[in-house]
Amino acid sequence: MAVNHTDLFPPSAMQAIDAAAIANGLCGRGLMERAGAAVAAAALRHWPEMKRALVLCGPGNNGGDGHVAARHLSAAGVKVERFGLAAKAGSDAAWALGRFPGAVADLALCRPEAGDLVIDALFGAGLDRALEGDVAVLIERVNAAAVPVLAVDLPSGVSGRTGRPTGPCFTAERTVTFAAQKPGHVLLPGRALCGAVEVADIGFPARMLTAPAPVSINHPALYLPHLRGPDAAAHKYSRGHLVVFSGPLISGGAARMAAEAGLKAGAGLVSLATPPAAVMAQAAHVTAVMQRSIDGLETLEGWLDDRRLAAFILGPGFGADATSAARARAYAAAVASAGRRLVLDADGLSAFTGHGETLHAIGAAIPLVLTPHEGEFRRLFAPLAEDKTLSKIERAQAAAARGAAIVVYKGADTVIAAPDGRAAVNVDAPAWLATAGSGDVLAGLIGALLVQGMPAFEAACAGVAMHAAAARRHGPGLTAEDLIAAVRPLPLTAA
Ligand SMILES: NC(=O)C1=CN([C@@H]2O[C@H](COP(=O)(O)OP(=O)(O)OC[C@H]3O[C@@H](n4cnc5c(N)ncnc54)[C@H](O)[C@@H]3O)[C@@H](O)[C@H]2O)[C@H](O)CC1
Ligand SMILES: [K+]
Repeated sequence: MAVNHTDLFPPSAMQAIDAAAIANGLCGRGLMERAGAAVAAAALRHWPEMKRALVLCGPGNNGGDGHVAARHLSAAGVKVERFGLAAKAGSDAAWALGRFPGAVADLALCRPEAGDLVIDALFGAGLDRALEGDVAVLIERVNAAAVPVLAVDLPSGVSGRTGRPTGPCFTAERTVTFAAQKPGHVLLPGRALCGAVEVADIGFPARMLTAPAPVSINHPALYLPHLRGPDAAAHKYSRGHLVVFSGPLISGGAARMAAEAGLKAGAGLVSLATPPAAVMAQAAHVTAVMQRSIDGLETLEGWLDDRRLAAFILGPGFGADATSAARARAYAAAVASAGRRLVLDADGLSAFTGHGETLHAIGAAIPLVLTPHEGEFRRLFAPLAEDKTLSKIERAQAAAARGAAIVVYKGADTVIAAPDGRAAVNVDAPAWLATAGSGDVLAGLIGALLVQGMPAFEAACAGVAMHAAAARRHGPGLTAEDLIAAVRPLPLTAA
């Protein structure tokens, strides 16, 4: 018996596991029995004072879980009323109803009142279109009544694959799902619509709970095995030299924040590569961060002969005008020709709008990390961003393949994806991390991990985790400067 705490299973994969388990002799009704019992236990644990449980049961197995939960709650002395849609004759749901015969009223008759708990067992993994008619009306009524909703598997109306509502949907206070989380539990807005998610063990053996694709929550086992901490004989060069390209006089702060974050995250040395006109301004600010005046491509190429320069960050405050964009592309190409690692962020990403092939060529040549937020992703990967059928994970995976790069698709549900299909969703970033300069800090953290020799996907996952941990450690009211001060090197201690 097991729960998979880290991998994400799309509903289709979960249904396949369900079918395989039954084909291997596991009893489908036993799975349903344990699922329903887990729902009832959660209801009793979290709403011990409920006056009534209104259990809404759909026509499929999600509804079957609801009938089992209703039976257990009734046996525990809770006043239970069921509303729903008829289960197909001979189905497991019909069997579950048969074990607890009694009235199942029409959905249109359901009138939630204060003190009620609504258990939403209408649709789960089988949801395949927008909810309408009586169900849609009831959802409106329940949401307006502001009574708590406990969702079975997923709030009805939310896609388990994308986390997006297909139409009207419940907003749950809690969700009990089974065996493992689905992408819809962690991608927004699904994560918010699910409320607190509990994963119940319903009896699958661990060997059956292997994910069909390497898609998971962003968790330390993804990147800690790739961490090479400084050994006793370490010196600053062996810990890696990170370079951050500075923008012009007016916007040098962004690069500085990336540089300072890089130093804090364990890069041995960090240098700003600064245009001559901005050198004095930067010099007035930086102390441990070093500087190199770079007046153009030729100077950069000369400096690249220094093999100790391990990774570069290009984009924070770099400049978005056509001249700066052309310079960004030329500098990125030079870094790629020299075989170094590169993080493209902000203006460094926008510079490649309409230059997808060049970007792909750079990604094919070197370890490349792209860190777009929603707007930058739209500009860089226009047709993908518009494809409403894809989940954020699928969009990030497709973008990674197109750019031959690691894509960090930022947001409150940041997705990190690799061209080979690996993907991780970060689930623990606090809302106050959304502050000016936060992205510059993230680029610095990833750059620092790249210079320390971590492979690009793992460096991106670890950087995103360090970023969120620093924000949690500081708490609300965070500025980007505070965020840098709160960064701790890996392995992360409790935030
Ligand atoms: N392995 C597990 O995790 C287990 C999960 N269980 C529960 O089973 C459901 C999935 O059951 P399934 O029968 O496949 O799907 P649903 O109950 O969600 O619904 C299927 C049913 O609904 C119709 N339908 C779909 N969308 C709509 C719509 N918008 N409007 C109207 N009707 C719709 C569809 O055609 C089908 O007829 C999973 O979520 C768990 O709760 C097991 O109990 C234990 C093992
Ligand atoms: K549901």
